[in-house]
Amino acid sequence: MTQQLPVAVLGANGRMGAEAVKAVEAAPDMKLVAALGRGDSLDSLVDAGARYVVDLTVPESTEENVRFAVENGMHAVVGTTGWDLGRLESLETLLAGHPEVGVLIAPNFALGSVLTSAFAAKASKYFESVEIIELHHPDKVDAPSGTAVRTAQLVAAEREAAGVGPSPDATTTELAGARGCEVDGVRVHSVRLRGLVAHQEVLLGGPGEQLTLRHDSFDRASFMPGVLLGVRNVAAHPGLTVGLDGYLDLGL
Ligand SMILES: NC(=O)C1=CN([C@@H]2O[C@H](COP(=O)(O)OP(=O)(O)OC[C@H]3O[C@@H](n4cnc5c(N)ncnc54)[C@H](OP(=O)(O)O)[C@@H]3O)[C@@H](O)[C@H]2O)C=CC1
Ligand SMILES: O=C(O)C1=N[C@H](C(=O)O)C[C@H](O)C1
Repeated sequence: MTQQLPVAVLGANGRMGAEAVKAVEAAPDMKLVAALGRGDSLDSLVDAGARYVVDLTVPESTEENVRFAVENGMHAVVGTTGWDLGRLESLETLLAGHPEVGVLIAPNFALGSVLTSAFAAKASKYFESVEIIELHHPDKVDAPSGTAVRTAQLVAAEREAAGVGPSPDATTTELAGARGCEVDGVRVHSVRLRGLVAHQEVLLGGPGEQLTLRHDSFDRASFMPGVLLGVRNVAAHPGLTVGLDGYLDLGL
């Protein structure tokens, strides 16, 4: 048997981290060498011989964790939200000095969600209007979701390339927040509801018709094949990759 990949999970006591610990332990080609929670020293990653770091922490912690991994030659697979343009640019600068290291920032590890975002982007240039609704469990600390931000960015880029203008909207008066927030000109609405896990709808409207693309993660198990796929592929993709679609052949 080929050597097992030595993997560390950060945020191991969290909802996603606990699931990732189980997934890595169950993967025959991986060995869980560290499982860190808040307050644990990152130096223990070096002592444990980690070569792959899975970060599922919180937006305040993730940048420091990933910088530590890169500076120590470890590949990083990151599901944590909060990677805005400034953080991504600074990570790319760091990676330029560590050309052998790969980092995957994956706003969503669920294949169906990745496909939803890709399909929505492709479809969006054919419709006058597009808005996004993301729906999550009420323990989520960030809004809008990283997935919705990514979807909006992909939609906006596709529409701009096709010369499609903004979605029409005659609103002149509103209560604050009634029209959601705007990401690259695309409206995003956030719902927080007990019982939900992670869900997204992209609404595309044209004269007399609507196309709705919806994805539901009913269980965090939905994210684990993507986490493992990320670990297995990150070393072969040095530098920064944003989105699991960077490792897939979607052919879109
Ligand atoms: N890409 C994807 O597919 C998915 C991404 N996510 C994202 O992943 C992140 C985690 O989500 P979730 O598991 O629900 O959140 P949780 O709050 O359940 O878990 C986060 C965990 O990270 C811990 N933590 C905080 N800082 C550190 C640190 N420096 N080192 C180690 N552990 C730390 C927290 O500890 P404490 O409790 O003490 O603060 C907590 O246990 C979020 O940003 C979420 O949006 C979630 C689902 C899917
Ligand atoms: O916090 C969550 O739960 C999730 N976070 C990610 C996001 O913000 O998009 C991924 C998924 O939606 C679940």
